[in-house]
Amino acid sequence: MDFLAKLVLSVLITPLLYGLYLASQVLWPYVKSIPLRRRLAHLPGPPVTGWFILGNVPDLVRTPVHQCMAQWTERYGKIFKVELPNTTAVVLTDPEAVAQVLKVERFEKLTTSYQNMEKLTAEQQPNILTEPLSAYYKAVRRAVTPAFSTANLKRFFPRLLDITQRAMAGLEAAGPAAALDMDRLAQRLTIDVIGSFAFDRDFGATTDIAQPNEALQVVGELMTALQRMLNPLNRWFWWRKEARWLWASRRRYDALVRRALEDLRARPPAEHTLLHHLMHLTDPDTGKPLSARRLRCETALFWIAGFETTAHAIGWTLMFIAGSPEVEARISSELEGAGLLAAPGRPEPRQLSWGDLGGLKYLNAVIHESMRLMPPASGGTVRAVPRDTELAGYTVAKGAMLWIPFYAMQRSERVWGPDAAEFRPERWLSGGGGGTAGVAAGVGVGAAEEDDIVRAADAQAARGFLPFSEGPRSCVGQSLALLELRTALALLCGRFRFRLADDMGGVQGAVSEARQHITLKPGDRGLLMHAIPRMPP
Ligand code: HEM
Repeated sequence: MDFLAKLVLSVLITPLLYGLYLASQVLWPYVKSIPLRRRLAHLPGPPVTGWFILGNVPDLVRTPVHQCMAQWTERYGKIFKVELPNTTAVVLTDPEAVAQVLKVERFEKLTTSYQNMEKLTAEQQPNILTEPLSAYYKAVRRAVTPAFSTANLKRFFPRLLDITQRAMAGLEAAGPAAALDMDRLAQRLTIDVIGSFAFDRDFGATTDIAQPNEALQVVGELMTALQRMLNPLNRWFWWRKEARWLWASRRRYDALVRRALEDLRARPPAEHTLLHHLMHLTDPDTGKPLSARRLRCETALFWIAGFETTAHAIGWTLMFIAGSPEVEARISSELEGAGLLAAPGRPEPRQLSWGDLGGLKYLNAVIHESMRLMPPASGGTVRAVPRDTELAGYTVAKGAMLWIPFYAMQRSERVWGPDAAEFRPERWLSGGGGGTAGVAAGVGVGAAEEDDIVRAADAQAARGFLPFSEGPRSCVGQSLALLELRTALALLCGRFRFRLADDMGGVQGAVSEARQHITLKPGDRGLLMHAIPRMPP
């Protein structure tokens, strides 16, 4: 056969072989999962209405995933099954059974569910979020924990005040007439917080809030890429425009991380930074400091773990405050009582101090209630069932994928009572009704008094409130996140009144646009609000 004939043949055969490969990628996992599906057949769950191989995916595409899971939780109960192309997922929202899985029996994370995260952030390597409970994982977790200690956060607090005040100066300059996306402003804030907390560097995202910012742009695009990666077409057909964009954004993110690390090698970060702790970690697998590759993977992960999560938590909380004059009035009077409210004709309010944070009980209850209704990690966590296990009255077969969706659990009427969908911060305060008074003890604690936070988390977990998950794989950055939330909201609410832009359709409108895209984020236009200075210039 001459060269031309071979070329023509291979041009014809290659797509055919690739087509067969793709078919096997879909069919083989389905066939392999049939015995497990049979063992889970006794569980209730939504019927499969489309092609059998797609399972319930069409429902999850038609209705935003978080809403779909919440509706199914109400309809099918605290444990039910959802058919997926490669497996049957068992969805669990019963607080007691969830505690059994996460805290008592400590089921391992299902590592396959983090594959995309590893592909896009970690050069196919596991990192602190995706690694099973190995010696390496434990060493990383142990090494970074001191960075989130009370002592370290207290040291960081003045820097956090500076960053927040810089963002507020931008708000003031924009004026009350401008409808600004407050979620985007919060993203600028969290980029600069990570820059300072992790790298000891100023990324300048809050320097001028009207200007584009590279770190903000690149990290934001990476989050979008992670979401697009869920579409298998982008994984299989790499020549598609969207797939090419996805890999380009991954390259841009990689370059950003490399540059930040090179800079740190030239000018080592201060002792209190996250990167200092990572750079001084001995890798138990090699007995040497982390390799450049592992350092990149961990850095890349921390950057995205603390970015949108915290920003959306700030954004959603501001939305609830802006949408409710009563809530806003109670926060104002609490701040006024503490001497932290700006008002015309009065002297400048005093500077917020570390000690103030624990005393702002109502504001802290507002933050809790916002994170209950709009948890940034709405999709929750995914675990592998290691042996046949009794959960919420059903036997769940070994090998099943266990999905614990926080949004659905935290809105469940079964757990929270008939007013579950209402924004009611009082439920977190003693005497606030709703049977949550036991939780109140944990709400008003100091911003980052570690023991109190752990105690509070325990009490809340018993009620099915898990925005940071629980057990050994709970969020290592939660003390920093709570500190950011409390500081930002106390300062913002002390200086401004917030009003949702008219065309947002109120809180209902903004919430209905939310999408679970890795995190629970606002719709494309963000959270448009007017920030009205309390003290006119
Ligand atoms: C409001 C803000 C935040 C929320 C709601 C949140 C939520 C969570 C949740 C639910 C998990 C468990 C994920 C899973 O099981 O797969 C988690 C893990 C993690 N978070 Fe956060 N997080 C926030 C902020 C942060 C911050 C600020 C950082 C650090 C800068 C951070 C770093 C991490 C890391 C490293 C893990 C993995 C921990 C491990 O597996 O040992 N998070 N987070």
